[in-house]
Amino acid sequence: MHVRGTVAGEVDVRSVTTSYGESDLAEVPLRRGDDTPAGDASRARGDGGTATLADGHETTTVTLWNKWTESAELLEPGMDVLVTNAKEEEYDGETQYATTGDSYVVVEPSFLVSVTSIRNWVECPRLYYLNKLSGVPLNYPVVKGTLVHEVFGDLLRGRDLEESIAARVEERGLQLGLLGETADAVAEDVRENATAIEGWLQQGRLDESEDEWRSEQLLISETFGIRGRADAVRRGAPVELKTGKNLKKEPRFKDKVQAACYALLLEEHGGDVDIGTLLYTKNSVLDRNEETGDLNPAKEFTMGEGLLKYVVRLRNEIAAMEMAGDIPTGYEADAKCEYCFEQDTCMVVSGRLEQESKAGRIGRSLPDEEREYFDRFYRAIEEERREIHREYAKLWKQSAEERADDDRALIDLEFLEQRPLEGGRWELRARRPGGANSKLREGDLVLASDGDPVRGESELARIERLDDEVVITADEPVEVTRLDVYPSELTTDRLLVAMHDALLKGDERRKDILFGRTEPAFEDLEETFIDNNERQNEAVTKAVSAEDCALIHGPPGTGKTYTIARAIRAMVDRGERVLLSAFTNRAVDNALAAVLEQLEDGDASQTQGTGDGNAVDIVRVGSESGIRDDMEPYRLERAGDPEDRAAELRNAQVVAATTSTCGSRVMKEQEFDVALVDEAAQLTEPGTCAAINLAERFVLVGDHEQLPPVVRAENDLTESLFERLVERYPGAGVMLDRQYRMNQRIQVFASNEFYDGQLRPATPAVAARTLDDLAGVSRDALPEPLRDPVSFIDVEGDRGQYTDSEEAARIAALIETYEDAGLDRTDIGVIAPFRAQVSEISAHVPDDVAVDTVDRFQGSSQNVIIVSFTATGSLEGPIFEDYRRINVALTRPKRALVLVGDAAALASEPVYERMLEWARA
Ligand SMILES: Nc1ncnc2c1ncn2[C@@H]1O[C@H](COP(=O)(O)OP(=O)(O)OP(=O)(O)O)[C@@H](O)[C@H]1O
Repeated sequence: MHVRGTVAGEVDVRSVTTSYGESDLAEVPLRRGDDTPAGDASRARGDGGTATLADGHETTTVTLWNKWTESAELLEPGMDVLVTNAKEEEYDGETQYATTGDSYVVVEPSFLVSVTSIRNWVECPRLYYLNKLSGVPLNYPVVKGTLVHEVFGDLLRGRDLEESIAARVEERGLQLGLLGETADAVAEDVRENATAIEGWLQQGRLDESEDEWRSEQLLISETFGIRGRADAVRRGAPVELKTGKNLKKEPRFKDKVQAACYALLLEEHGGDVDIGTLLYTKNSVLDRNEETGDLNPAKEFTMGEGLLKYVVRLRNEIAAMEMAGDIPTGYEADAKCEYCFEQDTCMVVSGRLEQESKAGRIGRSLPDEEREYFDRFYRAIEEERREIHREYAKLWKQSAEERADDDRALIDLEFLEQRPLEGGRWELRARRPGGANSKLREGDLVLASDGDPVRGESELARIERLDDEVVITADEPVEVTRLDVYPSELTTDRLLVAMHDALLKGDERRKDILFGRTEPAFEDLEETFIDNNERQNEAVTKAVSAEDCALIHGPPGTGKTYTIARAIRAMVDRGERVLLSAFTNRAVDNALAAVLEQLEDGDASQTQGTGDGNAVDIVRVGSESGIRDDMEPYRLERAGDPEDRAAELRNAQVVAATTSTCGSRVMKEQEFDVALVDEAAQLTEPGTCAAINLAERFVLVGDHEQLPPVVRAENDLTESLFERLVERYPGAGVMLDRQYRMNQRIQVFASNEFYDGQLRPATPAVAARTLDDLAGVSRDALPEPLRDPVSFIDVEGDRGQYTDSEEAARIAALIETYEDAGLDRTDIGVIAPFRAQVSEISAHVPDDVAVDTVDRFQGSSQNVIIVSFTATGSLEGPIFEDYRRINVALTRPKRALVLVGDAAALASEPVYERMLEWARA
């Protein structure tokens, strides 16, 4: 049976004499939990016939024998632990448990450790840590390694070798160009390595097992808390590819460890793995006359139980260290620092951060406040990572229906067909049952499965089309009936690297600004950029003349995008190289569109995506699916001739990319005079750093009275750098105060509540906007209360917690009323606080009415906005969680705002009471 629970006290480790001789044991007091993973129950029954852990939360003792005492020593009260195949024992009338010869002990099983982490850790725990901090740089060996792996996958899928090499090298044109490599030389290099792969595949064919392998597979283990992607699986056993050489008979130890991780993952998928294979591709390049040793590239080894258990203990060390928030010192391993390539980096990091390190320290340490900041944000980012791991755990903790209700999965798809694509990939199609909502979007990476993403057939796939039919592409075919959100750690990984770069590689002056030690400086500049709006003009002047940074605070509709575009035009005119960034692709494209418009109006007269001449070269860096169609001509193509691709990026005077892309290997190589970041109030500090690290000066544009950064954990990441700097350096900031969106009556409440009454309509025409301005619409045709730009409709409601069918029905009727008065349905937007209510309303109204949560409406506007408060009876807890969300909801409309809710409930909280007064005035 499996025993799982939380360590409830001190762990006692000691030696005892048994009939087998001297043995070590550890007694772990455990408060048993009842969250046994669904899959465990059946396996546990198979082992012992007893049901697991359904019996409450009593404390018991679990005895861990022999080598497992090493893991026991890592345990601290409060940590979770899982013991598989434990035996039950009666002791002093109490039921206790102990490990058996078949047991594994897993520390914090819900912390998912990647196979790469375990491999790095076995080399040196410090190496694991340094890799997290600095990421993988753009260098030739890494890119070549990736290419060889890609070609390997292609060969397994039956693609022709030369065709694969040519296609894969072409795809990486940009990276290779930035590294100064030529396509021919790289192709030759890859070809040499691929010979080993071909030879190995031939062997497979000789013993007629060609059908029994598959290419790269994403594997997740809920029992062992490990995840990773095996390069290949042959006859159920893992095959790992290494681009180095190995002249010994046996695979390298760290490579065996990696293969053993995949063996554990495959066993959880029902396999029984007894061998592992390592392919050292460089062996086949070597000349037999010059090298001595075993030149055979393929090395097999027997997968002993001892190794598998050792691997789990290594994994436990990582999980325990991360849980305790410790930093490895290097003393945990026996690696020799003298032989380590990373010794210098290791010493510098230890020196700067005053960390204990086996390699020693060099250099001066960072000031206390910077180290304190580093520690604080390191912890915050790691907390965020744990939240992502919790998302993974939901793959098995929640049922398919629960995940669908949570919008995290599309289930019950009807599989239609699978079609092989050129290059060996597959296109899979399935029919989607009507009306199902989810967070999934075209272009997203998803887990596509036959219904069980963890234990069934599942593949990492990309959504190509998502309407009545779902079309996805994947490396291997799967009879897809379910798609799950894939919880990626990429963004979190990049936050850590961005923070590391800002603090350890950052310029001193920049750090003085970030740490509040120096007032930002400005050049003297007398020039009018915008003549009809004083504050916008001041904002552009600040942005252009800033020597360090400028901060533009733009309430709703005040022309932030217009101001950014004007500032970029001025910078381009001065010959500067500009980075334009924002958190979302949508915001980047919006701003870029405005920049293009400005450049066309201005002296620069012409813009273009590629080429030369006097025109301003502009590139948009991002994936095809992320970028708006009309920005496609500016998208930087990654594939192609290396030199051309690299030149296109290097020559671009304006480069636009999301902050996440700014943390990519390609973008990290770029340098700019100035970085402009839009929607900066929605970015975490390290997220902002990813963009501003690349430039000498920066301009942040945003509104901290609207939505805060999107993070899962509640910690230092929830405040944006924008907000912190606006408060620290009021002199570097400008608040835009004229709005171009709302009728005057609509704007009053938000202005008073959130902007000290400073927001004003930019022109009399804006102030006087009403529905009468729209063709074919007459307010006279509306019932009296709706003629006013702001109205309130009192609905007592059905007292549901997250949904209200009465409000939904009333909203459906309202939409009909507006239609009767001549309004188009697409001019109406409906905002609700909870996704459940969004679904409820969607079920009541026609499909072409936009219904969504506030988060999805930020940044957009609509002629009519209807807000469903979904609050009835007593108001328990804030409806929109945060007043900033109310601000966003109430400032979306241009001409009419209708609030729907229970007046009695709303009046019980002061802010909503004031809102009612205004709406009913
Ligand atoms: N100085 C100006 N003169 C004339 N029109 C302007 C000026 N500034 C902004 N506008 C117009 O006002 C509208 C809103 O501007 P913009 O889209 O830049 O606002 P925003 O602040 O980015 O909006 P949001 O709050 O939604 O992000 C646009 O149609 C823009 O052309």
